[in-house]
Amino acid sequence: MDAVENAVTPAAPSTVANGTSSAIIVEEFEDLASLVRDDEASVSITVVGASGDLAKKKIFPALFALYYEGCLPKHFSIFGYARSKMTDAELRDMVSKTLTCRIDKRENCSEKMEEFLKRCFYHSGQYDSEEDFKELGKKIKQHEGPRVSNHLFYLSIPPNIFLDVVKCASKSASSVSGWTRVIVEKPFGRDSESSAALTKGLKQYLTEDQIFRIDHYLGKELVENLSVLRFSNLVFEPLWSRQYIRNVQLIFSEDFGTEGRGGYFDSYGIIRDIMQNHLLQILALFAMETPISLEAEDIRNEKVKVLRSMKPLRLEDVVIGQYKSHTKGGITYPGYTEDKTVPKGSLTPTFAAAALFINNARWDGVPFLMKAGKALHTKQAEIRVQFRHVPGNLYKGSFGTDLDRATNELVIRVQPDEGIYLKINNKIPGLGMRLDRSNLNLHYAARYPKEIPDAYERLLLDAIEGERRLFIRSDELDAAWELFTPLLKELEQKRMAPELYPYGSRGPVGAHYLAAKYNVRWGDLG
Ligand SMILES: NC(=O)C1=CN([C@@H]2O[C@H](COP(=O)(O)OP(=O)(O)OC[C@H]3O[C@@H](n4cnc5c(N)ncnc54)[C@H](OP(=O)(O)O)[C@@H]3O)[C@@H](O)[C@H]2O)C=CC1
Ligand SMILES: O=C1O[C@H](COP(=O)(O)O)[C@@H](O)[C@H](O)[C@H]1O
Repeated sequence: MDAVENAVTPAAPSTVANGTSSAIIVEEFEDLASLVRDDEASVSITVVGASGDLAKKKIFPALFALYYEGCLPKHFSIFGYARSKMTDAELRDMVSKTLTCRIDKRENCSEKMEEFLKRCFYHSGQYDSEEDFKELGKKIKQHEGPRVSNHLFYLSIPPNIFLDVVKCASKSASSVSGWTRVIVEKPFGRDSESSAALTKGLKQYLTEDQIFRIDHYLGKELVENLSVLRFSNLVFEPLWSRQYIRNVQLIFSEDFGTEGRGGYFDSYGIIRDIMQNHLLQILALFAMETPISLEAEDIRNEKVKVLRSMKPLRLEDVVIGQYKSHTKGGITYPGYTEDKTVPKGSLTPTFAAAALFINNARWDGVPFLMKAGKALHTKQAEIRVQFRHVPGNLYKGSFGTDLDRATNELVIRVQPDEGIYLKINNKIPGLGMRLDRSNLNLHYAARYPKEIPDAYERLLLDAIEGERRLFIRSDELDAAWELFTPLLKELEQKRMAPELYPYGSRGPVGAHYLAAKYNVRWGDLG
């Protein structure tokens, strides 16, 4: 598909099959090759599903932020594509409502917004219509100019229509002079079989190198920082094992419900929506062996090894929940099944907690506790590392039997209010000898006043630049689904009823019993 690589090394002069003089062929190649040498290649970014939630909430704002920061190629154009009818002006108006400027804006932001919006266009079409995509391809071409043109398609649509779009886009709107790449959103199928079928289907039209499976948590600042924290600080790497760590907790919570996204969410549930991808990716990055280098394949090789050394989740190590209506402060919050986009009587879990184990020398026996939920008491994502007690602790008299008070805990707050803090014991200043708990604290907002880029900015830029480190490789995906598919099938076959929890609460009580089964107390409950 990448015509450019072929064009740059023109065939040796000879008479080609159709009798055309090879001199002409070489001349055409040289023209094209000269284009390649022009580092002003253009890129067109097509957001498929442009009328949807993710496009409005994340993708267009991230593209604007990249433009505002001067990170997009000089020659770029953005196209929205969906079934909804919209004019260019209506798309620009819709997008303008989602854009914000950096708090450290260096120049008049509204001018930059106007410039950006002028480069946004819309084409309405069906997702399975080659003709509609051909028309889109013509529109893209109108804005490319006489240069190498690269095409990026972002599939911001429900997974069940990925293949239709990839087939039509690759056949009717691919670049003929540059690369064509497709960003595919999680959850990449529903289980091992459908994920493998999806990858097989995509590869009818694309090579692996053209597929960018996005998990935007990999673009989060504190997730990217994980390997820096561990591998560039001597104080951490020696402790990163079962010898010193008694458990690791990966926690995701939101203080809102599905809010009209039931059409997607009810078919997937919280385990597919959050745990099998975001939290598992964090676990893999956290637990992996030291990669040979920071190159994409070396890192992804180590992540796959960790995933493959894990046992599939067992039903007895999982708790599921679903939020129910709750009235607080005179406000009644709806239950999950009261969302009009959710089928009545749905058993889809909006909460899950699970204990996972890594069968290797570094982590044997250490529980990795995950929990993820919607409509809880707070919105946060964090990693908690609870260390073992100090053997023969001279100060154990100061802590009593409270293991959590006697031990250190490293907390990586992915969001909100990014930060890293380490709970330590220290002497209270004064003439006595009294101990206290304090935090060694890296608070990003205090340390770095500059606004942190959104994960989607990082990932969109990497896809344009062809940097694959933060994208999911197909074997990683296969290993992730292998861990969760047996459990997901068992939950659905047995029609397991989720434990109901009040909207805005700390989730099902069952999650505490699961943690206690492994002598763990969730660190996020104060
Ligand atoms: N929203 C979020 O926060 C996140 C979403 N994702 C993923 O991103 C993708 C898009 O998510 P999101 O934007 O929330 O999805 P939406 O439900 O908003 O759908 C996006 C667009 O796709 C079209 N569409 C929706 N349902 C169907 C259908 N059944 N058949 C055909 N077209 C349909 C609609 O456009 P039209 O009718 O105009 O054609 C809609 O505007 C999904 O794969 C999701 O898993 C990933 C991370 C976060
Ligand atoms: O992938 C998803 O992520 C969002 C949460 O993303 P965040 O960056 O805001 O933490 C979640 O709301 C959504 O259900 C899920 O599909």
